[in-house]
This record gives sequence, structure tokens and C-alpha cells, in this order.
Amino acid sequence: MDMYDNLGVVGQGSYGTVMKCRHKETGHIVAIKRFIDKEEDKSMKKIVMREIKLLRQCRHENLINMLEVFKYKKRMYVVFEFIDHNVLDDLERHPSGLESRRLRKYIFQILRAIDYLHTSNANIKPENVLVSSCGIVKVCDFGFARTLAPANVPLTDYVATRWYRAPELLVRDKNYNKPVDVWAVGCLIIEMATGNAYLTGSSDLDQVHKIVCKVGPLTCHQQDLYFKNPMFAVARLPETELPKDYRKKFHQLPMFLADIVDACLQIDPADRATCSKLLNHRYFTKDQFHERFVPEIQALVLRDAKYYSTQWCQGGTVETTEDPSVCSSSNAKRPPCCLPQDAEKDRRGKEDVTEPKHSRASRRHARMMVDSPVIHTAASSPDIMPEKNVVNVTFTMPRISHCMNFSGAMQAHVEANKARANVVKRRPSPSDMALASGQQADGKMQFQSDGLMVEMASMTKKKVRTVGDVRFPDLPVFGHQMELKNTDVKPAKHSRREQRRCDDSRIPTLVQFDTDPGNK
Ligand SMILES: Nc1ncnc2c1ncn2[C@@H]1O[C@H](COP(=O)(O)OP(=O)(O)OP(=O)(O)O)[C@@H](O)[C@H]1O
Repeated sequence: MDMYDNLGVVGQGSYGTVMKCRHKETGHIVAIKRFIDKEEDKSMKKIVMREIKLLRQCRHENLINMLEVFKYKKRMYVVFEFIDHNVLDDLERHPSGLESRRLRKYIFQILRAIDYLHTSNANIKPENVLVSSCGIVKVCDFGFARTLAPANVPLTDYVATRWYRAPELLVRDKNYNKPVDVWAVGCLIIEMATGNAYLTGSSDLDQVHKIVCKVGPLTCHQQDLYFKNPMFAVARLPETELPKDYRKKFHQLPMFLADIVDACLQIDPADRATCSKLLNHRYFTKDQFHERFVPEIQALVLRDAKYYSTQWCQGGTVETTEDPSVCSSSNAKRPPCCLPQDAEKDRRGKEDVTEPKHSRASRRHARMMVDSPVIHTAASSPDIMPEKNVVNVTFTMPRISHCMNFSGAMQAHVEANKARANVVKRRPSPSDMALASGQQADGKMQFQSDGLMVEMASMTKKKVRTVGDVRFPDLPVFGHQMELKNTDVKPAKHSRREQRRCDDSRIPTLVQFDTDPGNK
């Protein structure tokens, strides 16, 4: 942690605090999540470790990129690319809703992210939908921690936004699944289109009532659960007549969008559309937007990746942590390809980019009203880098996926891990390379991205040789942050953020979710 300057708190989650930080040597701006100190709590520790493990496996253009993990003074820290602002910030600037072209781009990218991620409970809400300065949407909370949490973890550990919560979650149906995210997307679409959150319950009971009044009656099964729940049992459910025609029901939205929202906001989860179906809705296909926009996203992501390719590289000295599945790379031991001079040169080249008028991060800071923790600037604490724990392994991440869903990526990553476990001293076979990057015996790193072969020359030579016409190491993606000239986080006024969080509402644990048989 002493390799970073802390610029302020940008967000606070149930499991930790997100800080905007600057790497002292490279000048790179990152978001660092400092997990809450629950060292002594074994179950919490396990949740955090498994969340990190899953985060490493999620690579997609519309998901936030995790860059590295380290331990400092017995706490886990996860470094992410820093993204300029989020949808809530956009809505502060556009209080009556986003302009239609931007709206369509955002919705499309959110659906892509959820479609890829598809576990359940990605925790979709405006704060967690980050937007880079060039308009790339990055979902930043995949909801793993909640999904993995055992049922006996105290309620106070769960701070969640109720307004985007599907009816099956509110009535504590343990069989909830992927459609909960689709519900959240439906709520978010209305909010992005109109500027107003749609279902703003002040308690779980109020939330259920708002759903019944504005969307429709609960299913029989949900009603059973509702009346069995002592929290709700005293309250009758409202009876309301709602228009059957979705255009009347969501009259504030244009027709295609109303249809999409109607497909998302179905009370019965079985009736809700899937993300992949929604991605092929007329709203996106009518003018071939879906075909045009995907290459556009990829080009922008590529542009950023190109800038960052010489920075958070995947080779070098890595510390082991207590969990052998989590590699934490040490900045102090960075290989020469990450030398600060290169980054500084690149950064200076971009310094004439106009700085955004308002620092969006500063609003987060103000909302949190939490003093920034002091970051140690002294030499590394001995417990961070015990020499005996430093081993030479390659820290690689799976490639950013354009098409695979999460389970596909998981499979690929399992395969890639197996390959790495065999200490890759051979030239990777084409199938190895298709799965993930690998290290060759001659010290060269190889990457492949959608047929574009990339060869990164020996780390010690700081040289990248191009094979074909594009070079694209497919891991770190966040050059756009360099467009932020002034990186300090300043307090600013805000209103939307207030009262969006509640601590009396939790999501039932999805016990069957476990991607690692070794953890059962
Ligand atoms: N990489 C990032 N760049 C910029 N801001 C970020 C980044 N990651 C997170 N944030 C901001 O920090 C906030 C807190 O993030 P975090 O994932 O810890 O918690 P949360 O999702 O808001 O809460 P919870 O986990 O309780 O649901 C986010 O809402 C987001 O606005």
C-alpha cells in the first residue's frame, strides 16, 4: 500500500472502502478496495478470498478490471482500474434522464455485462455502473460476496440498495436466480430514462407494496412466502388495477424501451426475459445498432488497453498470500517493463486532455463523509513481503472476453490455471493460447485477442514486438483515467446519493452457488 498515494474515498461497500489512489512511481490512477478488517472472522475471510478469486476470473469489456491483489497489515487490498464516474453522476448532470443515444449505449453495455457475468445478484444500481470518459460502461460490483455469504453472517454485514430488488428476493425466496439481475436492470432503465428511481421503498414492506401497486400482484408462491414471513404477516397486500398494455403502464418511456422494461419487470421470474434475448430486441436491432456498436466498444477498449499494456503487465515477482489461489503481485518487485519512466512519458503525452469540469469522484467522497485513511509511506511492512513468501511465478489473468459468458470464462480459466500449474516452460500450444496468456521458456509473454496475435518481448527488454498490425495484451484496460489531469478528490455537493442505502434488508443466501469444489 505504501506504493500508492491515497487521493480519497470514492465509495463504501458492505465489505470495504474504495479509494482513489495514485501509484507513486508510475503516476497511474487506480481504485483500491480495502476490505474490512475481519481477520479473526474465518467465514468473512473465506468470503473475501473467494470473491477475489472470482473477480480474477471475470474478464469482459464491460466489467471492471481487477489489476492486482495484495495484503497489507493483514488486510486484503484489491486494485482496480479507476473509472471516471458512474451513472448516478450522469443523472446528477441530467436530472430528467439521459439523452436517448447515450441511454441506448448504456443499456446495451449493461446487458452485455450481465449476460456475461450471469451468476445472480450482480448488484445492479446506478452507483455500480461506472462510465469511462469515452463512454465505456463497466459494472463494478458482481455481487459475489453476498452470493457466497453463509446464512449465519450477521445482517449488519449486508448493506444493500433495496430499490432494485426483485420481488422474489424481498419475500426471501431462496430459489432466486439470474432473473433478479434482469429486474434490477428494468428498474435502472426507468431511472436512467426519466431521471427518477422507479420503486423507492423505504422498507422491505414498503418496497413490496410499491411493486404491487406499480408493477403487478405477487405470484401465489410469492404471496405464500410473504404471509409466512413474520416481518410482513401483519400487512395486507394492496389491491390495484394496472393497465395490461405495457405502453400505458410505462407511458413515460418510448415504445421499444417500454417493451424492454416490461420484459424485465415481470413479477414471476420465469416470465422475465434473458439478457441475451434483450440484446436482440428491436430497440437495438432496428438500425443495426447492435452490430455497429460492438466493434466501437472493442476499439475503445483496445485503445485504452494499448496505453496500459506496458503498465500492469502480467509477469514478475508475485507474493503468495495465505490463500494459494490468490496471487498478489508486488509493486516493489515489478519487472522492468513497468518502470515508471515509460508511464510518465505516456502520461505527459496525454496531459493536454481537457479535465472534466466536476470531479465525479469528489461527490462520492462528500457523500461518504468518511475521512480518508492515511496511507503508509514508510518502507513495506515486514508482514507484507516476507522474503520467504516471495516466489517467482507468473501472474496472469484470463483474456477479456467478447462473447463467452461467465461459466465459459470460468471453464477457460480453470484450463488456463492447469496449464500454469505445470510451470509453463514450453511454447504454448494454440489451444493454450486461446485460453489465456502463458509464459514461454524464453521469457516472452504471449497473448491472443480475437485472432490478433500479440507478442510481448522479454520483460527485461521493455520492448514490444508487433506481430500483425495490432498489439493488444489483453489484460489491463484503463488508459482513459489518464484524462483526469487533476486527480485530487474534492468534496462536492450532491443529493441523489443520500438515502440510497439501507441496512435492514438482506438477500437470502444462494447456498448452491460454489464455483470451487475444493471449497465445499
Ligand atoms: N474501479 C472503480 N473506479 C471508480 N469508482 C469505483 C470503482 N469501484 C468501485 N467504485 C465506487 O465505489 C463504490 C463502492 O464500491 P463497492 O463495490 O465496494 O461497494 P458497493 O457495491 O457500492 O456496495 P455493496 O458491496 O455493499 O453492494 C461503488 O458504488 C462505485 O461507485
